[in-house]
Amino acid sequence: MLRVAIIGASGYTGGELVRLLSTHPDVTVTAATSRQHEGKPLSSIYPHLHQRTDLICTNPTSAQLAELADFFFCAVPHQAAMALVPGLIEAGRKVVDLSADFRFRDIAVYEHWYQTHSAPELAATAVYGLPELYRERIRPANLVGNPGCYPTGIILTLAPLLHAGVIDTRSIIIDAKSGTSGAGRSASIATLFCEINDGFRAYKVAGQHRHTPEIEQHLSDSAGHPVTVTFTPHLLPISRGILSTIYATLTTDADEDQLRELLHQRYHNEPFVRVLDRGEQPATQYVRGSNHCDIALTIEERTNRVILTAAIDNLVKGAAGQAVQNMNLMCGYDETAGLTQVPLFP
Ligand SMILES: NC(=O)C1=CN([C@@H]2O[C@H](COP(=O)(O)OP(=O)(O)OC[C@H]3O[C@@H](n4cnc5c(N)ncnc54)[C@H](OP(=O)(O)O)[C@@H]3O)[C@@H](O)[C@H]2O)C=CC1
Ligand SMILES: CC(=O)N[C@@H](CCC(=O)OP(=O)(O)O)C(=O)O
Repeated sequence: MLRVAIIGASGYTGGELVRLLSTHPDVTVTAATSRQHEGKPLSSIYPHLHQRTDLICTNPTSAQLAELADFFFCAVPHQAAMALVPGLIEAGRKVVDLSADFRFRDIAVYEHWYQTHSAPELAATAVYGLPELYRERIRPANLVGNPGCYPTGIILTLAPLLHAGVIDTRSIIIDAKSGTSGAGRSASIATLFCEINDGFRAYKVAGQHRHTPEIEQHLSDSAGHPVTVTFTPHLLPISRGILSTIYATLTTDADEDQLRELLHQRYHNEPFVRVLDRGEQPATQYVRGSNHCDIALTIEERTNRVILTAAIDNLVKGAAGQAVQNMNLMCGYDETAGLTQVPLFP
């Protein structure tokens, strides 16, 4: 059994990693770290894990950390991750980092949007952990930067169309709506019940969200030339899930079935991407708790636009599930191990 540690186990993605890994046949979680909850059973922080884990939270020093496991999930905020990960890689461990610290090939882009990077050389060697696009790079990697939650569904949806050159790359508008768990478990006024419940709003409008450069980097790779997008995130009064609605002008005479066939061809062998039939629409409640990304494509003939919709669970395909999928690839396990949950509905 592979010994696995979760750094930041008391956070939402850390808790979700423990839930998913509790059904994984090839791994045993040997350590769960939290500074605030040191000494407490993880199941006292997450009662849904009662009798599913007997892990006690620890707060190891950096020097102790590498000895706790062979494989590490780092589920701590940006900046904290870049201080922890280099020591693990130097000690010969494999790491999936869930923060943005190891997502960017171009450190100048990271430093423009986030902060100075303390391990730029290592970041330049990390592989972006979107398996459906970069599977063969992920397999041999020691360090994978797990994608952001919004970029996951958006890149999966647009990449095949950009690769095929069927949309005007200057026309892409992305309207994405996320559940509140996307903001993490730390207390803040912005995520109080009264701030979120029974309401709906956009935030970081007009290219201010830090997922914009992440989305553009991978859409540009798919298109073969630089792509810029208008990306507007919204906050939904639900716990988990992201629905992205994407608009683009068509540059082809292909009809809706032919364009949908592009998605089918790209994803028919993918265990977690479901391309929906004509007339069907994805919904956050149809992917909840699962590692699926559901995608629908519709043409609006009046405006010559394609309208794409994509749903994921931000904590699973948008974070912990994708991280486990990456671990499976890095360790040679069945890619779906620990990830076969049927979505929880209603
Ligand atoms: N929530 C989501 O949907 C997604 C989150 N992510 C990313 O995943 C990471 C974790 O997110 P999430 O679980 O939501 O965050 P939470 O805020 O819920 O949890 C953060 C965890 O990190 C620990 N932590 C915080 N600061 C530090 C530090 N300086 N050093 C060590 N540990 C620290 C916290 O525990 P303690 O303070 O007790 O040490 C806690 O366990 C973040 O980088 C986030 O951006 C990525 C995709 C989606
Ligand atoms: C609803 C909400 O607040 N979502 C978070 C994104 C969560 C995520 O993917 O995180 P990182 O890229 O920061 O790792 C946000 O908009 O910042």
